[in-house]
Amino acid sequence: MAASSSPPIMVNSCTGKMGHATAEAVVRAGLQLVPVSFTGASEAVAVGNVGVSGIPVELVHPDERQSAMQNLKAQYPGLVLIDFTLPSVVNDNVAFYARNGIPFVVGTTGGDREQLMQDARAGNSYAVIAPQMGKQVVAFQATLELMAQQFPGAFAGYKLEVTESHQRQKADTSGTAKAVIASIAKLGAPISEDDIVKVRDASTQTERLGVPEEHLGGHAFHTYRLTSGDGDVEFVFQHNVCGRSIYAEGTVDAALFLAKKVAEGSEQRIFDMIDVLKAGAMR
Ligand SMILES: NC(=O)C1=CN([C@@H]2O[C@H](COP(=O)(O)OP(=O)(O)OC[C@H]3O[C@@H](n4cnc5c(N)ncnc54)[C@H](O)[C@@H]3O)[C@@H](O)[C@H]2O)C=CC1
Ligand SMILES: O=C(O)C1=N[C@H](C(=O)O)C[C@H](O)C1
Repeated sequence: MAASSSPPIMVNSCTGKMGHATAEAVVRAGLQLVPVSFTGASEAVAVGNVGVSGIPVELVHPDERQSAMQNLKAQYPGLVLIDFTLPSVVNDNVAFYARNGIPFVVGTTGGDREQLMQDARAGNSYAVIAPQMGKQVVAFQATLELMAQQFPGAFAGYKLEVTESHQRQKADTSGTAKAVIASIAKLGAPISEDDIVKVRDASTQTERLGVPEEHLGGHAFHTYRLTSGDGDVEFVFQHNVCGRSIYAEGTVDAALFLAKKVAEGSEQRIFDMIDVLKAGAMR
């Protein structure tokens, strides 16, 4: 497989909030942004192309992506794909990337995650798949996971309450919160994903959670509260992010990391962001 330490990067979909922010980060990093983006059917028809930092990016309808992919493979050796789309299409996209044998980074959350991992592995693809790309949040996740490995059951008997707040349009429950509760379960305080409280209304966000008005359209506030059985001890872990640059920058790091793994012919092919962080590959 062709590979490069400075790979051409294609972002699907540049019409979305994260896709656009990531494409801008690719350009900011001085990397080659492929001026083509797979997008949803309605945007492809209605919009045609979208500007990213002055670069016109052609939008490709889902029905036309296979023929477009043939051309892209020939035109951009060492290509790395990035997916920030929707929970409803992420499984189909991953199966498509894997079938085409192109390394890919998936930041999209939701969908059938078991199936997604199965498809990625079956294609023998190189991929970074993670619900959270922000360096410091990934470090927090890694720390919790280490704590769980070192001190399993340390929070046995504690009650866990989790609240996540995001922009109104976010359909699914936070993928990050789902990953974090899996580590906390190993520490002895399990809850179900259905117990995660999702906040999407603006008044609760601004008045109760302190989300700045200007970030109602793009924020991710997470609080994990652990309380002892007798109520005497409380631990609160919180990460509150406004905007999207933290994820966009981390995603570029993931793409560069992946290109390096391809170039090395790494035996391990599927990675998460903790692997990227541990490799010292996050700026
Ligand atoms: N891993 C991370 O660090 C982060 C993950 N996310 C996740 O990224 C995803 C996208 O979030 P946003 O950009 O806010 O959503 P968005 O709604 O702004 O964008 C979604 C885009 O997907 C496109 N799309 C729909 N069908 C498609 C198809 N078949 N092929 C290609 N593109 C298609 C739409 O046209 C739209 O442009 C969500 O799952 C979100 O949870 C968001 C922020 C950080
Ligand atoms: O949709 C978002 O915005 C975010 N999605 C990711 C998630 O579901 O965990 C990461 C972050 O919370 C922002």
